[in-house]
Amino acid sequence: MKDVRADERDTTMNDVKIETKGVQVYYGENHAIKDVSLAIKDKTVTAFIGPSGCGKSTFLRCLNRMNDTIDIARIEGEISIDGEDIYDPRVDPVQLRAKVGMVFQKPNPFPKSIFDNVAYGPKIHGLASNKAELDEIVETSLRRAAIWDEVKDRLQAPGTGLSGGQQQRLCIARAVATSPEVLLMDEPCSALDPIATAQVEELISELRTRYSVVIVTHSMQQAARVSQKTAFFHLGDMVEYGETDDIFTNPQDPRTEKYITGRIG
Ligand SMILES: Nc1ncnc2c1ncn2[C@@H]1O[C@H](COP(=O)(O)OP(=O)(O)OP(=O)(O)O)[C@@H](O)[C@H]1O
Repeated sequence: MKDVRADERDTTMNDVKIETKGVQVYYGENHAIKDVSLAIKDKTVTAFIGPSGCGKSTFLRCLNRMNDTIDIARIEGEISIDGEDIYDPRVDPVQLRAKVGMVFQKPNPFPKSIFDNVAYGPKIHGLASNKAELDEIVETSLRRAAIWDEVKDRLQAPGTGLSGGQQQRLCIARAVATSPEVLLMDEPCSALDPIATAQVEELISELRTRYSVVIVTHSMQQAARVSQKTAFFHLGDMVEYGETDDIFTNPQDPRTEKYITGRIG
């Protein structure tokens, strides 16, 4: 019998979406990311794992220039999406962040209605020319984030009134609403209970059919469940990158092995 899970994990034919070459990040004197070159595939979930402080979030934030907002952060090297340099001075970071959406550790809906949380991005980016189009984008985004059925009868209620898991799915709907191509998720389940975590994990697997998804996680079980590719970081180095199954069953570097067997972390 065919191993369906292995089939699902096969990303060999997927295109490269994001390519990084020799990326270095410094916070003042602190060299937080050291010479990281990585090819992240389209329609694939890529997990970043590693001990606390190893640079996972820093590297993730380079992929949509969120580190631009940190005064002492300095970035060297190249990062391209679909072959285009995202650090080119002609690139507008606001437009870039619509294309490369982000979901954070703690759900952070705006203090607005459920509808307006999702409609905000399409409005500022001029993605809808009338109310019917906007309604359509909001509904599609909420459906893609697997929360439509729970909120369709209360779209004018405040987003902050939802449960934690619903809020996180609302934030995913908000990210999806600007038609991104990449979704970055920084420990998206760390504030959620096990049931909400399972729902978001299931959603991540669905999102993969449309987007390149990059997720930072502290949970190796989560990385094993949701991702096809895994990159292991340690003290600012990207030590190992490969198929998730290989990283967890046959790591090549002793540091990876120590981490996944619980001897460092
Ligand atoms: N805004 C910042 N200003 C200064 N230094 C920072 C900043 N953010 C991160 N750092 C430093 O960069 C290094 C990497 O941190 P980062 O948060 O990227 O690691 P991480 O692997 O995501 O950690 P964790 O798993 O604990 O979230 C650490 O030494 C950290 O102290």
